[in-house]
Amino acid sequence: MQQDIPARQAAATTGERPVRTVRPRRYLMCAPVHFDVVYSINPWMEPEKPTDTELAVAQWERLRSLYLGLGHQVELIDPIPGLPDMVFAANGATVVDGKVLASRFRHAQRVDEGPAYATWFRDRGYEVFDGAHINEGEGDYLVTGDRILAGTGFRTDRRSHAEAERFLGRPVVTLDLIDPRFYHLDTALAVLDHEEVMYYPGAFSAESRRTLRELYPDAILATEEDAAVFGLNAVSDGRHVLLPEQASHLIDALWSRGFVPIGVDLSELLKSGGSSKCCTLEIRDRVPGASA
Ligand SMILES: CN(C)C(=N)NCCC[C@H](N)C(=O)O
Repeated sequence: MQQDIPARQAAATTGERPVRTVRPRRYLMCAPVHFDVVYSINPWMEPEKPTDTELAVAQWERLRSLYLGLGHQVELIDPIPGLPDMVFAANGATVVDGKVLASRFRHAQRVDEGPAYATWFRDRGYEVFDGAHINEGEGDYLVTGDRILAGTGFRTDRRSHAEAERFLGRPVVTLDLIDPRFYHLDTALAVLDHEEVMYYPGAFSAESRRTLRELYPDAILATEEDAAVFGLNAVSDGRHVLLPEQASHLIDALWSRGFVPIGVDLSELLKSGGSSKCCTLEIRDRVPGASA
């Protein structure tokens, strides 16, 4: 598969595919120096299986270097001992137009991460809102051009969706997740560009599948195999899409739409049920005089 990539890349630049442009991003990440799987709060986590923290750090460093190499900014939050899942920065908050919706975690093991991320933003002068209901940040809130797609069913409480809509000032579309393997929205759907997404239909209720078909009739549909290797836990900057290298069908589909997929290996973090997107919180600052 690796040898095919230059050929596909050449095809992508000469064919009828849309020209994709990068929008530089600012990300927040947390090094997995305390990473381990010592409890189980999703079907991927098996505490009896060994983990390799050094390898987790090396894989995470590679992801960070890729972002920097693509011209994005990466901020860091200090990892806290005793919070092994803190590497999954996407769960730490939701940031839209410089406003920060603080996360409130469902499981006791992760509860202290919410205030840690909120403090990082408060210390830097951001307006931070503590909602009354459970929400796991960008794990369940995915921001598109005009709206916010919001997952519920396993982690984020649907009552949080109304709070997010009020505080963040964008319409929120509720989507019901039904497969415990895809317990956060960002394991089942990825935003590729303003109004372009890819998703695995089997992760959603019939009604949510209808909603997605209406909103995104041209979406890339993932196979179960792609979803099962966390292919939808992807990060797009509008042109490059970072995703697990095993997601071969999605990689082909992305090339054919003019994107440049970049395969990453985060096998250690997958043992806790996370991949690229989980490690990456986008800081969407207010852009003066522009709609985001
Ligand atoms: C998509 N995102 C942000 C995630 N899926 N995050 C990974 C969380 C993993 C953690 N063990 C948990 O179960 O909460």
